Amino acid sequence: MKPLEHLLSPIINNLNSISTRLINEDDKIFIEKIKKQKMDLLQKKITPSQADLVRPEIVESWIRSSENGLDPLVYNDPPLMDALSFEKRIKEKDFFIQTANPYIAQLENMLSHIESYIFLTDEHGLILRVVQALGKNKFRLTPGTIWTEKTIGTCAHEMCIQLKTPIQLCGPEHFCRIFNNISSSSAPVFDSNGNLEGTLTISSPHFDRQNSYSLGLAVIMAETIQKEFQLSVNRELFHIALTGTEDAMIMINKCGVVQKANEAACGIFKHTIPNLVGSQIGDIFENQLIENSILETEKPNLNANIKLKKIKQKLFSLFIQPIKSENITVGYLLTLKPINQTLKLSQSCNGFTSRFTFDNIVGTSPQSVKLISLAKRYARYTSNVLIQGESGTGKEVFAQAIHNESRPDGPFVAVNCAAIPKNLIESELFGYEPGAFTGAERIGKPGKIEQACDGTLFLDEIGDMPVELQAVLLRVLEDKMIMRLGGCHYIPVNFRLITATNKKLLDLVEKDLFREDLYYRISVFKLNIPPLRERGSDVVQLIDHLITAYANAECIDKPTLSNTAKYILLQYNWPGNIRQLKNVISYAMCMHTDGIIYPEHLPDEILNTASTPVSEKDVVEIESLATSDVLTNNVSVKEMEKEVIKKALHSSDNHVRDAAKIVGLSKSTLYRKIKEYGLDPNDAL
Ligand SMILES: Nc1ncnc2c1ncn2[C@@H]1O[C@H](COP(=O)(O)OP(=O)(O)OP(=O)(O)O)[C@@H](O)[C@H]1O
Repeated sequence: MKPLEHLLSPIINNLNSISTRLINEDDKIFIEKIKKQKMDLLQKKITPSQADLVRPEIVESWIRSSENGLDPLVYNDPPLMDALSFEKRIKEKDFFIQTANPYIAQLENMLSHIESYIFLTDEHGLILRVVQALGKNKFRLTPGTIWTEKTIGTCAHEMCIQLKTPIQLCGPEHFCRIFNNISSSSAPVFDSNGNLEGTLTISSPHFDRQNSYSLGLAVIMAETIQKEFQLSVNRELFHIALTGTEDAMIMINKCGVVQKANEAACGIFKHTIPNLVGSQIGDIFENQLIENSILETEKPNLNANIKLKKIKQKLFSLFIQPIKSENITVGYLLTLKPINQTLKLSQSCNGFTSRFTFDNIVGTSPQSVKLISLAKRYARYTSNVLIQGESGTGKEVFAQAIHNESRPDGPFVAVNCAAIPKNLIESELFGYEPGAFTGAERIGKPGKIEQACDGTLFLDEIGDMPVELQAVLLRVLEDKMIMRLGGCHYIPVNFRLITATNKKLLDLVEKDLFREDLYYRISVFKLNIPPLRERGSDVVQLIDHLITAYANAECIDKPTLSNTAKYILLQYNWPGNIRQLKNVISYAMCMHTDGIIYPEHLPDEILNTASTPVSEKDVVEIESLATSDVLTNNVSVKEMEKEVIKKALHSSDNHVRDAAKIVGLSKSTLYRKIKEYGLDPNDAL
């Protein structure tokens, strides 16, 4: 806030007769000087710097008021907002008005012996509420009036809005001559984010009736309204937050005594701590460390998984938010969420959501249809599923689809056994108690198995699980209990296990690298995902799906895939399966320029192995042969190749050399393929 000297009107500062409240001759001369400066400035265009008796911001406001077409000698009532808009505005400002009302009433009482107005405006200068302590309202100072620099010229609350600071204006400092005797003191009211909510003004029709105390009074009252307003908003928000959530929320003071608790919190403790409010934090948590860390540190968001006293077997996540008043911590808000709820939240934040369902698995080849139907059947049961298949074939996609079909409300916790260093797998899976090993977090950590509670634990690359750990996993599957590292009690767990591998697990069993008993435990249901090259028309569908998805994600037009490029993609044998296809399409989407993907837009690894056509003429031939008809029908790559060769033979009158050129194969390869596809060799010779 600016120094008082700057906020107070110089007229008040100069008032010689303040004690008698009467203006003497010297004062009048001073006031006349200000009037003259204003008129000189506005009429004779004397530079503002010469108007040195008045604060520069006010001089600037005079100039703007004049530029707005206002005449200081002419008073027109400021306009009224139309009734409908005003009603809407009053509703929006209801909270502010209601908060200010009792303080305005207090002011009215205090000033009852002095002729004065007390009014409240919004942050744009709209009059919201007016109270007149004594006398007659000579101007249109009524609720709904738009009283701004544009409509009435320089005035105290408008300066207060612009400068965002309290201010006092006296007599001729106002723009309009009609206010030459008036004095006003305005103070701003801000919300808790520092945004201006409105202003409070005390105005008097005689400026000798105001003095520095008027500004002080306006400031104190506005600040009191502001504090109350911010508190009320926070109380309201807090009330909404407390009642409108399923999370248990508990407010404690600095000494750890519960001050407030919402219904969800009372519900959790209703049998164990019936009078939650007033109880000590130590009555709530099992872990002394939690209690200490809440009271010792002032850090927000300690995210710990904790057990509550006397609440059997249920784990909760605890979030702590310090409640501060003027930067001093006065208490804490504790939010408790059941552990699986937190997991879902953290998984969605981390992007680990299980987004695949059976509906968005692409592929209608007979192989895929059979696979999906089998997986759907497995989803109805709870037995463990082992998914086998080459890398990138979609094992995790199927695991997610099974999870979403069978346990959609539970978490899907994926662990890649090959990606975690061997010495960390155990703590990752089983969690640990505080201080279990060097580097362990102070409050311990639940493992992935615990986190998969009521959901699915997906152990990818299970073939890479260290043999010692396999024994522990087997015991967990049998007992459905785990013990954290460094812990001494068992925690019951309930999850469905889906495992995946691209290794032949039985081979590992034979080599003693995988426990036979575990193999039979995890493979009650088996799903073998064939490689992409054996999935016929899936390739065509996946290409189209991936191009569309990429175009949508990048907000670009979907390009066409030239038939030659399509032919090359269909011929390829995809050792990296769908993951590789996805990368190839991403590359092509980036390389193409004019809305068509040609072979040159495919990566070298694909082009080097493809039998690309030799000349431009041949490209045209292939383009016409490999018609989209053939490509979009549900045929496998081999069937399509057979079709293309047949057509090439036909169009070259069964000349193998010409047909080989058309399809871009060597003569000997074409002979071999003619044989392989059972085409009549005589036709070819
Ligand atoms: N049927 C499908 N429809 C759409 N996208 C798929 C399909 N199958 C796999 N994908 C995509 O292919 C990629 C590889 O799939 P996923 O990770 O499930 O394979 P994986 O067999 O588990 O691989 P890895 O053995 O390397 O873990 C993913 O980006 C996935 O989205």
